Amino acid sequence: MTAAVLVLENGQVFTGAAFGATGQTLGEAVFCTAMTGYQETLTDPSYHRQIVVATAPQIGNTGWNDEDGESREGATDGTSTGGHIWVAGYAVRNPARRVSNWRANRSLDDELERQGIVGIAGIDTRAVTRVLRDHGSMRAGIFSGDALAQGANGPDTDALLDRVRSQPSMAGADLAGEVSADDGYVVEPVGEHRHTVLAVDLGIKTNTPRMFAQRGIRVHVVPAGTDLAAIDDIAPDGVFLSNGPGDPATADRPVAFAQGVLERQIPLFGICFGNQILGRALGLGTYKMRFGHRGINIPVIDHTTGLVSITAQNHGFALEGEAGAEFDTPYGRARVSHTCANDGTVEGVELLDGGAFSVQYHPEAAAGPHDAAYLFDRFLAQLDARAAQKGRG
Ligand SMILES: NC(=O)CC[C@H](N)C(=O)O
Repeated sequence: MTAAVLVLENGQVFTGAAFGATGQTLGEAVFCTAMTGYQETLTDPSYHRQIVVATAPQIGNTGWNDEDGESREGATDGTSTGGHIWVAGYAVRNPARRVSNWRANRSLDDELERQGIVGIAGIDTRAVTRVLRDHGSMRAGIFSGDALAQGANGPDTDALLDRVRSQPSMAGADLAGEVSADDGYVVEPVGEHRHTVLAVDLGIKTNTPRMFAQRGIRVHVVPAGTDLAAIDDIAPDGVFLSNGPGDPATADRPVAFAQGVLERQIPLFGICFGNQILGRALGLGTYKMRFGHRGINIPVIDHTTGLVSITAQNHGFALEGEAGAEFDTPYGRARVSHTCANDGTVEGVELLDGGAFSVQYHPEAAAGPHDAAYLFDRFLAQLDARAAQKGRG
């Protein structure tokens, strides 16, 4: 067993065993309460630069398969499928000793190692979570092997703490460009082609274009820095703003893009980072949450219907606003359409005329509950309505 430590910015140190690759990794420590779906979590580009701490005590039971990755690239050696792992590090309590799933073709430990992802096992992740819950998500590092500098009396934690504190904070981090595809690509519709959507890849998850494609939508995925000229080139029927890592306060360029889309009255839909961008485009501010929402059973109230959906979430920032609050924007009247039933956080915004809407959670549900899948149908209905208005469809 190779020793490993998780060092938190506040000086707390948790000692366990190396898991996955050995070495050093730095990132923001965040906790995730999902009990399943670790492959989707680890490959979600929104987790870029974050060390994920799993509250579920046993992780790895279903191994690693070729299908469930949420990012397009494989491992850097080009041989892997199942998605590029974006998390900076992974902290678990009790890794499954044996993989048990018919789709698995390797273990989680092996895949972490193959992709060079430094992890730690054998620590009390619920104790870590209580620290993060009380003091907020914070900068952290995992160190093992040569990176675990040995002083006279064991690891030199002061030196490790210096490294942890030398990294930039997640507040103010502009990361979408680091995870976005370099070149655009097209995902073809399943069955008859009904509409074309331009999707801005700020860290898009694989399942999202798939959900559009299943509804007869051709998706032109374009890189994060794309400007409005793409609208003239592709002439999409609708625009989608994806999820993505980093601080939405830095996303001035996507916000200006969204405002251009709103001016052109093209139907607009956004998820997570995309919700923060639409909210900013409509004039709302954003803030960093204490510890965020990461899990797959977070209740959200829809203020149009009063219905509650159980949702998958992964965000550390949020829009400012109150449940149901209406406000004027240059694009028409808007409102806070959804809030979190646990703590009142804004979970969705919309233009009252239905032309643009977005949610902070993940209707693509990978992994997670399917309660919110109807939002893709709502966007499709918006595209149908706009096509009918234009005299076709
Ligand atoms: N999943 C996401 O799109 C996350 C959005 C943003 N980076 C946040 O942490 O709030």
